[in-house]
Amino acid sequence: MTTLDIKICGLKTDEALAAALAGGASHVGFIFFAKSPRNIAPAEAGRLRQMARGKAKAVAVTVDADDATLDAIMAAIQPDMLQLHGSESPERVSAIKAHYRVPVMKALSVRQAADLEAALAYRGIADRLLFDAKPPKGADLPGGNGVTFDWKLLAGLDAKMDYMLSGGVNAGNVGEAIRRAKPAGLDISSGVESAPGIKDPALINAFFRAVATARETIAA
Ligand SMILES: O=C(O)c1ccccc1N[C@@H]1O[C@H](COP(=O)(O)O)[C@@H](O)[C@H]1O
Repeated sequence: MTTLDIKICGLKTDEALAAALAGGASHVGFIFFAKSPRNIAPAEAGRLRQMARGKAKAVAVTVDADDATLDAIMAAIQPDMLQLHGSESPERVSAIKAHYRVPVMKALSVRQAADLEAALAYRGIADRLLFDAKPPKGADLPGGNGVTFDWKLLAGLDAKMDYMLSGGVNAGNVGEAIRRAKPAGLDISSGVESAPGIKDPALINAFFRAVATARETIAA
């Protein structure tokens, strides 16, 4: 069986982080975006990050952050990866990577096949892509909206880069997500919450059980 990375994103509490680590998360994500119900102060993320050290990669999620913001985040949590979830250009991604010397995952939002063309511009620049659903009209957040896109769009993709899938993935649809999108990893936030920004350890546990079942079924 090939490996499948699982990132549980938008963590804010010890209990949720402990559930993500117990389930076997490969990545844990911290959101630095003021409008998000998952926003976390850099110092608090730094404390949680220490709990995860050696167990899962810590990912700092930013949205069109300026240099001063990135400096503060990098100093506080020393993430293993930066997730750029705004409209960062290939040049900006390249400059951030060169300056901070940390792997970068570039998020791209998808509604239709043409949206995937943007991926080509990041080849050889971003370390990984993250395909997320386009936010619904009027949404305040560029991600974390709990909405899916048509995963069949990814079936024929030859991005020549590995990618994670996010957007509305949960215990009920994770099998279909793996089968259709064939991602190197899954990135989940809303699907393991009882309310926006409130992670539920029981839903996190259920999600990992659903992933295991789906993978066994697919491998059989
Ligand atoms: O979750 C947020 O609040 C958020 C804010 C700003 C940028 C990205 C954000 N989340 C990312 O969205 C997906 C999770 O989506 P879903 O909730 O599972 O539908 C994941 O990549 C998060 O990093």
